[in-house]
Amino acid sequence: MADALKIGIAGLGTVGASLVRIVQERQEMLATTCGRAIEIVAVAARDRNRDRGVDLSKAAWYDNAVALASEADIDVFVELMGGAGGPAHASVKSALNRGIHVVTANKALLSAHGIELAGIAEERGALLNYEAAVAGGIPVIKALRESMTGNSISRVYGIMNGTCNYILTQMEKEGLSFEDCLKEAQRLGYAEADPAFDIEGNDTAHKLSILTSLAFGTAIAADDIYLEGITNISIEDIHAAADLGYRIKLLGVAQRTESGIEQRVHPTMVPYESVIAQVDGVTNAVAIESDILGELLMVGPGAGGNATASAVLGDIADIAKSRPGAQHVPAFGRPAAALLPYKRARMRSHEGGYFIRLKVLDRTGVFASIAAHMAENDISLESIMQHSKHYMDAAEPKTIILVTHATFEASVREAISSIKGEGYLVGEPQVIRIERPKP
Ligand SMILES: NC(=O)C1=CN([C@@H]2O[C@H](COP(=O)(O)OP(=O)(O)OC[C@H]3O[C@@H](n4cnc5c(N)ncnc54)[C@H](O)[C@@H]3O)[C@@H](O)[C@H]2O)C=CC1
Ligand SMILES: N[C@@H](CC=O)C(=O)O
Ligand code: NA
Repeated sequence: MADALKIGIAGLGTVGASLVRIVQERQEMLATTCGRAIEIVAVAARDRNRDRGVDLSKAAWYDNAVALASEADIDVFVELMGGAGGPAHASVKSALNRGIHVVTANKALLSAHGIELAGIAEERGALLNYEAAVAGGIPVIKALRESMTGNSISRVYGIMNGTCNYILTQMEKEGLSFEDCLKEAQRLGYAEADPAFDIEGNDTAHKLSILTSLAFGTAIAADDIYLEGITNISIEDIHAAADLGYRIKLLGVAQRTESGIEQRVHPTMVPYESVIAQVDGVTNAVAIESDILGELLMVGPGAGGNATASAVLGDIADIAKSRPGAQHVPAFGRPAAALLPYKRARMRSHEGGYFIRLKVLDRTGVFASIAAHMAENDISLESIMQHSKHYMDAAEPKTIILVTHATFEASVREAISSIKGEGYLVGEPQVIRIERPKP
């Protein structure tokens, strides 16, 4: 049997501790499948005395992750600390510069520095593997980077944040508050160290930027993503969506359009009968539409210690099985220098259906005025209805809900701006985009 693969792990939180436990519990199975043992020879974490329920007595302890990456006698550096810059960036860079393979679950890091790191990995003949960084345990990186080579991809989209999907599901099905659902997602180990990254949509944007690069062969363009999180979604929206035959999901969508590539992250209404609408809790789903394969839909655990560690372990096993000196798959599917410039399609030219909820003063002519502003902007309505608990009370604002046929984002913004100018609107309108999967 070949020499053991020596790994050093930086970060022993939810994912790191799960990984150590699994590697230790499955030593024999891993040695047989990989053809060599996998040994954890070094670890770096902040608190040496914390009980993580794993045996770390045989691993060298480093207080500094960068020191581990730059000095330890290891074959693979596993980065599980998190953060786009700081020690995560410095340690990964340092390991790659030494020609040491890297496995990371850190999408924030890759979204910010992925191309730079991929370039170093190529130069130094090292692998940069990151399956866990997008949609947790779902093998979407492998699918795009390897299995779908040769396909021309037109759209990739999905539910990529377990925390948000868990919150939206629990709010709808258990009637719990947003705050309580978020606390539970944190307790279960799904949320980021700063959960604002989850609920504001940044985490989905990080993941989407990686998928866009893999799908379209373009440089990562994380700053060009239209971004809306779920903090603005109320239980009233969830119920109104259900009444209309939709469910609300936080989707990341990247698609080729005539003017460029559209990247957007926002709460989205999806038809109740679609597969994606039925994806609940921490489960993620990623759909890839391409010319040769057609539509591929992958559904599975998107966050949590075990699901994530499973993907990290798969990446480590790939390295254990790789032949020394063999040509490696480039981190983003093609050499970093061959990635194309990203051409952004502007959000104003996005075309799709819209759900619009307006609170209005109960005045004569309001209904007609709203319909007129929609018509002026060439927006064709699928439905318009009034919702109110207070039909008999003229002093109470009324809720009007519109669902449009496919139209342009610019038209919707224009119509809403005109409606705002009429003086009968109460508060801000709620606008939720509708996504209809290919029939
Ligand atoms: N928890 C999940 O479900 C998933 C997490 N990820 C990613 O995996 C990575 C780790 O996530 P979790 O384990 O959930 O986070 P965590 O917060 O539970 O663990 C991170 C650990 O790294 C340690 N750490 C931070 N800075 C350090 C430093 N400079 N030196 C040594 N240790 C340091 C922290 O003390 C903490 O124990 C993150 O990049 C996260 O985005 C990816 C997919 C799913
Ligand atoms: N916080 C993330 C963890 C996995 O990437 C999520 O909730 O999906
Ligand atoms: Na994955």
